[in-house]
Amino acid sequence: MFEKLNKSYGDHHVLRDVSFEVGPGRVTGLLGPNGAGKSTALRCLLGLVRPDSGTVTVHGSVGVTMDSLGFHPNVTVRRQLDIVARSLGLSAERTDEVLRTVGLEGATGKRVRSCSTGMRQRLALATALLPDPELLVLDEPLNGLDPEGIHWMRDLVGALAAEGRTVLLASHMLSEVARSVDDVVVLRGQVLFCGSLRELGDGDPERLESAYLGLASAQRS
Ligand SMILES: Nc1ncnc2c1ncn2[C@@H]1O[C@H](COP(=O)(O)OP(=O)(O)OP(=O)(O)O)[C@@H](O)[C@H]1O
Repeated sequence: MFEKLNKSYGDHHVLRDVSFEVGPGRVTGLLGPNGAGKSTALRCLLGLVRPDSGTVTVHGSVGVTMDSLGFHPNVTVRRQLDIVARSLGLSAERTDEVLRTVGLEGATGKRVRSCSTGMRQRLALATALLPDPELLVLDEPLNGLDPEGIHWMRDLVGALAAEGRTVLLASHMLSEVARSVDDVVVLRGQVLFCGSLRELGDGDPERLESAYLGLASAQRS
């Protein structure tokens, strides 16, 4: 899917020959410290940034949650979704469906500005789910969620993958997403690891975080 992607901003080479593939029915974690190039890679995937070289191939429709794709603070949850649904040529019933999927059916009249972080994460996911996408791209989906919200998001992401969707989830914290992902891509400018979560840390769950941190910091020296 990502093939030999290169991207520089001035003389800062942000992505170097980045190649990896994400598969249907699986949750893949795109992991790396701040500034590793995760958002840049996702932006290339979404066509928001043009790579200097390399390609990203996507089969089917894409749903995305990203911080920068902000909501209008003064509209209600329902209206926000209706606006996006209409722009995609979807019916109001589809808005009802995604509201139920993310558990926001009781908050439809709430204005976005008064939504909690957790509600915003749910709203972002609902927006991403509107077109019933085959590929779901989630940028830091657990940010700001309380333990209950993290648990809920994990279950939902797993269920969406079990339906045969491809889920690509970017995070800088392996410990946060370790229980949500099947596969892991560790990025720090270049791909440092690509494989199943089980393979990271030689299959020892206790070693996951140290293996990840070791990879990420080794690149610095
Ligand atoms: N439009 C831009 N112009 C110049 N530099 C940029 C631009 N976008 C990103 N960068 C730089 O590219 C590098 C990678 O940024 P990117 O946002 O892709 O990292 P990230 O892994 O998503 O980090 P974070 O976890 O902090 O969001 C950073 O050094 C950033 O400052």
